[in-house]
Amino acid sequence: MADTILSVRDLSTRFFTEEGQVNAVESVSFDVEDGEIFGIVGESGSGKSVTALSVIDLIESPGRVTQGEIWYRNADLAEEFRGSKPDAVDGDLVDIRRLPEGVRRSLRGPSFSMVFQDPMSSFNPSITVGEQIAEAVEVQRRARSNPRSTRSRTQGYGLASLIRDSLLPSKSYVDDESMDRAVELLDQVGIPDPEDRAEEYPHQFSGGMLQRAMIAQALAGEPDVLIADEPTTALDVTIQAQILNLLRDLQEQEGMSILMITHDLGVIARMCDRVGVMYAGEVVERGPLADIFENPVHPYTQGMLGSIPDVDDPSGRLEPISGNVPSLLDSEMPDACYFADRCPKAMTDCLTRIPEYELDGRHSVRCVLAEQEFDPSDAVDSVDGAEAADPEVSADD
Ligand SMILES: Nc1ncnc2c1ncn2[C@@H]1O[C@H](COP(=O)(O)OP(=O)(O)OP(=O)(O)O)[C@@H](O)[C@H]1O
Ligand code: NI
Repeated sequence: MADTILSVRDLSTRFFTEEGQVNAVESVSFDVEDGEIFGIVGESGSGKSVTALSVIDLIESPGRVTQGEIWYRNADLAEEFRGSKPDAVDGDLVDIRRLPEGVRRSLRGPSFSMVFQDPMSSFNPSITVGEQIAEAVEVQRRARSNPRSTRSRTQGYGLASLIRDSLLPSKSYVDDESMDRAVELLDQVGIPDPEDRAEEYPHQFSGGMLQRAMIAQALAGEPDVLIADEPTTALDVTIQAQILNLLRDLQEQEGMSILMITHDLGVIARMCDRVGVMYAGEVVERGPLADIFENPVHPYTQGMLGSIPDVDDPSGRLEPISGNVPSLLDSEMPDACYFADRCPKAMTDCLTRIPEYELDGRHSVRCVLAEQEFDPSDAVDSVDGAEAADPEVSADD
């Protein structure tokens, strides 16, 4: 079994707004294994992007990660902090939330990197694409040889709105070696004539080509985990497929892991090894792709899957399930299952907060149905019978 590169435990992120406290991410747990693509899927506003930004430590005021652990496997960091921060180290894993801010920041690039939906906003319009990628290469190289002197420059590296703030004036200062590496990266992401394209400006690139360039920039630090937040949503269908294939090829070549965030079940079906389904800030079900698609237990997952006729259709979008999208304002959140008022199977047991039930160590569900279907006393009988709901449950349908 593959090792875990990232293990998120009980992560909560809130926004303290004038309207009140927004519980955007609530006690979320999931693991990303070496070399896998882990998908997070859910409808708009379910907390997917906030989860990703929390992992990469980019939540800004009025938001804050309020709880949880983010264990990252890195033997060097573990060694460095084993003595001074024993609570933050467990074997080769470090809880990055407990590391000093400068260290957390220095992980952006060589440990975690991110690709967004909108490549145009990630590039400075007045600097050539090649130079911007070379800059990322250079920052990473310096960070590697002397972490402390370059921390401030790595801040905001490669990250949409933040990158503009950290960019230096639009004159060339990158060295030839970095530029060569940038051209190599452009080639690696399938940009034809990379040497010429490197000298062009972002507006000279098509959306798909610019998305490739953003991926090249994200690869500059050779990250362990690439976080891709709706990387193809803004692109037309043919280009979407090309970018997804590229991501998968790169994942295999580089042996990196990908955290894929999308509301598109077609993308999940096509790309992911395992998946977490988010609803109202919680992961309501997670497990291997086949378990989730063929044996979903949570009625939200079932409804979501029922809403697309063909999971092989890459254009399959999440259809809204009837009922209201829940408010995430703390004062309006019920002391009950957040899905209960939209759930076709709701019952009295749902009027309490629901824990995560582990079904078989791989598949977990935040739903009381899981408890009933997987009662330990008859677990053996019901393992392959998740469809065969408890009679009392079906009577409530
Ligand atoms: N800066 C902010 N201030 C207040 N609330 C925020 C802020 N950023 C996000 N939220 C809230 O957090 C919740 C989750 O947002 P998030 O962007 O993670 O959703 P998402 O699942 O990525 O949706 P989408 O598919 O639309 O991108 C939303 O209800 C949103 O209103
Ligand atoms: Ni999002």
